[in-house]
Order: sequence, then structure tokens, then C-alpha cells
Amino acid sequence: MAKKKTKTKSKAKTTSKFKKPSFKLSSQQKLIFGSLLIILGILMFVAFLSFFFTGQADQSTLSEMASRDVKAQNWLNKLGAWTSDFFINKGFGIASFIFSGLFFLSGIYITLDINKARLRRHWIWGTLITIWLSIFFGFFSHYNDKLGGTIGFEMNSFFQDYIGKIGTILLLLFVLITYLAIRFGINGDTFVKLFKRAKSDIKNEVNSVTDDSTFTVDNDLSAEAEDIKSAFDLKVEEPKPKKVVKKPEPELKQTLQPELSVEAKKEPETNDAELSIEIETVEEEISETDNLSNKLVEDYGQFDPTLDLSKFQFPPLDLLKKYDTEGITINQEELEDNKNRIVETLNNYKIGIASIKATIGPTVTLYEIVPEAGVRISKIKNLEDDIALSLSALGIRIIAPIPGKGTIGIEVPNKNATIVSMRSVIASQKFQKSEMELPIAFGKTISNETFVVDLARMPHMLMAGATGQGKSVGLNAVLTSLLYKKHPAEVKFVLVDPKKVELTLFNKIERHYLAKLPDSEEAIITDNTKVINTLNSLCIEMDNRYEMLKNALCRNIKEYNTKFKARKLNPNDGHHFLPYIVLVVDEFADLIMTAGKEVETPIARLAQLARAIGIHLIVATQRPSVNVITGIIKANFPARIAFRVTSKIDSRTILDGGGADQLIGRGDMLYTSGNEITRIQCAFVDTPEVERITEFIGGQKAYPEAYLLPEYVGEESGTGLDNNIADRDKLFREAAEIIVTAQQGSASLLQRKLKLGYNRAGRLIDQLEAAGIVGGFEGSKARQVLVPDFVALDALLSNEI
Ligand SMILES: Nc1ncnc2c1ncn2[C@@H]1O[C@H](COP(=O)(O)OP(=O)(O)OP(=O)(O)O)[C@@H](O)[C@H]1O
Repeated sequence: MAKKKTKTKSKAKTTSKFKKPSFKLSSQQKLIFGSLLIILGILMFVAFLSFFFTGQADQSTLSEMASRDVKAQNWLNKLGAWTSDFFINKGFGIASFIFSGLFFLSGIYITLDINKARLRRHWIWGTLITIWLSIFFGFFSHYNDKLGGTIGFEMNSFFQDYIGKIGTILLLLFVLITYLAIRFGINGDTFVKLFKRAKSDIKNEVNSVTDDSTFTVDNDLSAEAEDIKSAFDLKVEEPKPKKVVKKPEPELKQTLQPELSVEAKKEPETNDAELSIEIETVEEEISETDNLSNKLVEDYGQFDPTLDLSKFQFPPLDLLKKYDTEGITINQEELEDNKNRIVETLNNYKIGIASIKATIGPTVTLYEIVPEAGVRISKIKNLEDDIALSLSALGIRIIAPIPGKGTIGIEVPNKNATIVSMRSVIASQKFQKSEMELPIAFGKTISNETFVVDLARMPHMLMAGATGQGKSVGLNAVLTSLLYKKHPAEVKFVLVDPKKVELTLFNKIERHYLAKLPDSEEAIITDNTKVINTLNSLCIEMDNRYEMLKNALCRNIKEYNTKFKARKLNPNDGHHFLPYIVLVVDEFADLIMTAGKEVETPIARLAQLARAIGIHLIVATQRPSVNVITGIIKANFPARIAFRVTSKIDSRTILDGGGADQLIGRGDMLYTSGNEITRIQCAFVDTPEVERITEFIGGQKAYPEAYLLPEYVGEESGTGLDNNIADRDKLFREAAEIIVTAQQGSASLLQRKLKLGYNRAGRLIDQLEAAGIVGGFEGSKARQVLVPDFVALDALLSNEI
């Protein structure tokens, strides 16, 4: 009991801490409230009972309730008179007694803390029975109007007015049957059983009578036993009396007594058919871990991952530049001009337009046309170049039809494009109030709405665009968005920048936001070998995180972190708060060209599996050709961003459709995360702005070092020359075959054929040398191949084992 009390106490404390509304009563409150209800039930019963004797006399006093001089006859005086008049006279008649019973019962249930669901059921059924009874007694209102009360009388006459007396009786009968069927589970079988039972009872009765006679005659039952039997009015069943009478006289009483209980036990059998299953809803037990975590949360509050840098300040908006040219200016003349030209061009091709509407965006204006009935959409689509010619403008895109609208869209670039500043999108309500995990404010759509997406949901993003079209600005916009919204404890970046200059500014926030390999000096990765190590290390991190999620019984990072914050996961078991990791790779083409499969494999693995554990990839490339964006990469990057590209083929590679070749550049981009393509003007964030932000963050207190990724033992760390078969590269056999076929022992051949990095190819050559397949190093000349053909190679390798 004492335990229970502390439990409820601690629970109450916890809930008050979080200020959640709680209707749980303490045991003392339950006692007080319960006894109040019990007393109320008794008072109602007394008042109602008294009403039948004093109700008539109290009629006149009801109107003078407020006067102290007037006395009522009711046993509970004026309050009793008023309550009983209210419930019985004006309410449900004698059925109102049920209410007093319900109050009494509620009091008992609450005091003893018995199942609430059952009490609720009592109230529902009790109220229904009260209504039914009051309507039923309504039939007898002309004998005594107190029987059914006003409600009963009125409802009864209402039904009689519409379905007559017989109809009302049948309706009540139907309701009664329904009630019995639902409440007690009575069905047709019950009646059959009842009938059978009655029949067998009669039979037994008859048998018992015959038995009784044989009983006395056969067994010579003493007069005393006979007396006892008649006194208990026993129904003696066939085999039992014989047993009883065989016992000696003094034991007779004892044996007869148990028979009493036999009859008592029979009772449920007779009620068998009327039994209904009451399902008790058991209140959920608080498990031990819950309890412990509750206590921890109570004592120390929820775990706060930001505590180490609790004074960290997010960069202020002032660090971002404000542009004078911002905001949409409507050039009426330009609009009118473009409209006329569109209509004219289409008319030249005998395409009539029913209506035309313009939506002005920051860089392009969308003209939505509803063509006249009977015009083929493909006809308009084919006129793309003609419309562009007549408007003498670049970057015209025709969307026929606009998905979900049923109109045809013609996007025409504005003569004077307005810059979408990073400041305006970061300051927008949409971004500031977003509840996303990793919100990114990309820019503004064609209807000038701020476009915010959640990187956590994408879950990976592929970005392509020809040089100078705004990729780097786009990457900076992504990083800036996250810096403005996420605390250093919540997100970490792994930055890969083969160009070495684009992301260097972020070096300043290394100890706040960046992640790196334990042995590396620079957090921003510019060296291709390090990229391979980092990617493999991320794969290890991914596997570790999955293990942690598995142990914590969580499906994703969000659930895991919520559980960790609620102190349900023990840090001693290896659990810790998991920050999101965003891997940004600029110039992916360069990586693929130099490292090939060694980069592609871990990237594809991460892209396939890392979404649930919070590792998200952003990969940017200048050359969106198929040998860079391979099928496996493409399949795992559902979100794509295309800045202007040079050819339709490139557009198709990145977007699976045209359009990116018709963009106007300077941040004009297309975004898709599935079917729909949205045209967006990317927000512009300049280098000085990024510099100011990183300086602001970098100037604050930081963690002792960057977030450390797990160590990865790279391939070049192996001893190249030893001939340990177990340590051989997985591609050893394949490499040997290539060398033997080409009869040329060069690392670059392996690099080309197997799409490997230089280091790995070199190591393979070393292993081939150790195995005696190629000769020693000969300077600039290719090594000699010592195995003439496949047969010899097979023989050599099989001899090794
Ligand atoms: N959203 C934008 N709004 C306005 N101007 C932009 C925008 N994005 C880019 N520009 C302009 O285009 C120029 C080139 O952009 P950026 O450096 O991002 O190109 P890039 O695609 O990264 O080129 P590269 O691949 O050669 O690095 C910028 O200096 C800027 O003047």
C-alpha cells in the first residue's frame, strides 16, 4: 500500500513538472470524493422515498423554496422536496431511484478504486434503463403521474401519437430484447436451453417424487433425516440420495449439508445462458525502466543535448545582407506585352485561348493558359521554340498540363530578375516556425512563396548544374539554413571539397559543427584518399548506430533521441545522443573519375541504408553524365536539384526529363522529390555573408574537438608485399586475370578496368608481385607478366592453397 502511495505521489510530481493536465486523483482525494458520492446517493434515496409520502403536501412549498419560514414535509426538508420533485415529478418517475443507486455505486467504485470502465458501463446502462422504465410507466400515468414522471409521460405520448399504443409497446419490447441480447448475450439458443431445462426440471421433479418414495421404502430413512430434508427443501438428484442414506445416522446431517452447496453451485449453471463476458480493462503497469527514467527525469529534468554549449547563440539575421532590389515589382507593360505575344503566336497556329492568367515570381512569370475546347496539348508543347522566338527570350519552359490544375503553363523570364536574399527566406515565418528535423530554406517558388523542405525526409539530395549556374551558392544556402536552425549538438557536417576553395570558410566552425576522422588534421576533406576513408568510416558509424537503435528497440533516430532525452537509455550501455550527420560532397564527378568504385560503393551503401539513423547525403556535380550519376546512385537519391545544364541529355540524367536546359542560370533551379517538378529561385548567399556567420559561430565557446567519426583502417595501411593469402584484396583474382589477359603489368590498367583508385591498384600490383604473377618494378616500363595464360594462372593459384 505504502509502495502504491509513493508511486502515485511521484507520478503526480512528474506530471506537475510537465504541466500536463492530469485528472488522476490521489487515494485521499478518492476517499473524499467517493464518500461524498455515497452520501449523495443515500440522500437522494431518502428524499425520493419520502417524496411518495410527502410529495403531495410539499407541492405548494416548491414555489417558495427561498423563504426560510416555509417548511417542507420531506424528510430532507426543502432540498429533499426540490430534488425529488425535480427527479421524480419533472424527470423520470420512480425510475429515478436508479440514479440514487448509481451515485452510491460510483462512490464505492471511486473509494475502493475499482475498474472505471465497469462504472462507466453501469452509468450508460443505468441511464438507458431509467429512460426505458419511465416510458414504460408512462402508460400508467393516468393512475399515478409519479410513476413515469413528466419525461416518461411526454415521451410515451410522443410515441403513441406516431405509432400508437401497440406500436409503443412493441417498440419497448424490442428495446428490451436488444438490451438483454447486448447486456447478457441472450440469443435464440438461450430460449431453447431454458425450455429444455424447464423440461428436465419437471422431469427431475417427477423423478424425485418417485425416488422419494423408494427412498423411504428402500433405505429406511429415519424420521430425523426426513425432517432435515424437508426443512432444506432439497431437490434430491438420482444417484445422491442413495449415497446419503447409506451413511450412518449421525453423519447424515454432514452429508446433507454439502448437498446444500451442491444446489448453490447449480445456480450459475441455471444462469449460464444469461452470462455475459465483462472485459476488465487493466490499467497499464509502469515498468521498472519507466519508473527509473521517470525518477531520473524528475530529479534532473529531461536530458538536454545542448547543455555542453548551453550559452550557444544562433547567428542573428543581421549577418545576412539586405538587398534593395528585393520584392516583386509588377511591370504592367511587360506583362501586357508578353501576353499579347503569346496569344498572337498561338493564334498564328490556330490555337484559341479561353483565358490567360499571370503569376509573377522573382525571376520568371508564369502565364497560365486555358486553351479553347478541342485544342491538342501536344500542339502547344511543340511550339515551345516558336513562342521563345516571338518573345525573344531565353529560358521559356512550357508545362503542359500543370499537374493538378488542368491549365497549360508558360514560364517567361522577367526582364529584371529580383534577387532572393538568404535573409528573406531565413526570416520567413515558414522557415522560422517549421517543425522539421533538418529544415532547408531553398529560395522562392514561382508564386513567390518561400520554399522550405526537410532534408531528413528527402532523405538524400543530388544537385547538378553546369559551371557558374549557382551550385556552390545552393550548397551554402543549405548549410546556412541548418546553421540558423540547428544547435551544434544536433547536427554535424562532413564536408568534402575537392576544389579546396568552396567550403574552406566552414573551417572556422570545425569544433562546433564539423565531423572528421580521428587522425586527420583538417575537418574539410580535400584529398581523395581521405574521402574513401571518411565514407567507409561513415559506413561504420551507420552500422554502429543501427546496433544502438536495435538495442534501444527504436526504429529511427528520432525515436532513439526522444527515448534518450527521456532518460530511458543508459549511457553506461553505450547509448548517447545522436546528432544528425550531413555529408556534403562538392564535385562528385571528380571523385568518381579518380576513385571510381571505391567511392561509389560506400556512397550507395549510405544512400540505401542511412536514412533511419540520421546520415543524409548531399552530392553536387557539374557533370551529370551517366558514368558519374550511375543507376545505383540515382536510384537512391530521390530528391534532385537541377541548376541550368548545357544539354537536354544532362537534364534527363538528373531530372528524368527535360527542363533544366531551359533555365536561365544564376540560381534558377528545378527541384523534384518524386513526380512533381518545382521551379525555384535559389536564395543568394554571398561569401562575405557566410564568412560573417562562420566567424560569429566560430567566436563562441566550442567543443574541445570536432565530432569524431569511427576509425577506419584504410587499404593502403596493409603491408603490400607480403604474400598472405588471407589478406589479399577482394579483387585479387579479377586483377590477376586482367593482367594475364593483357600481358601487361601496370597499375593504371587495373585502375581503368576495375575503376579503382591509384592506391588500391598499386597495392594489387604489389600482391600480384608477391604471388609471382608479375615481375619487379622496372621504372617507367610496365612490369613483366610471369604467367602466360589462364591455365598457368589457375595452376599457380590452386597450388597456393
Ligand atoms: N541564387 C542566386 N541568385 C543570384 N545570383 C546567383 C545565385 N546563384 C549564383 N549566382 C551567381 O552565379 C555565380 C556563380 O555561382 P556559383 O559559384 O554558385 O556557381 P557554381 O555552379 O558553383 O559554379 P562552379 O561549379 O564553377 O563552382 C555567383 O557568383 C553569383 O553571381
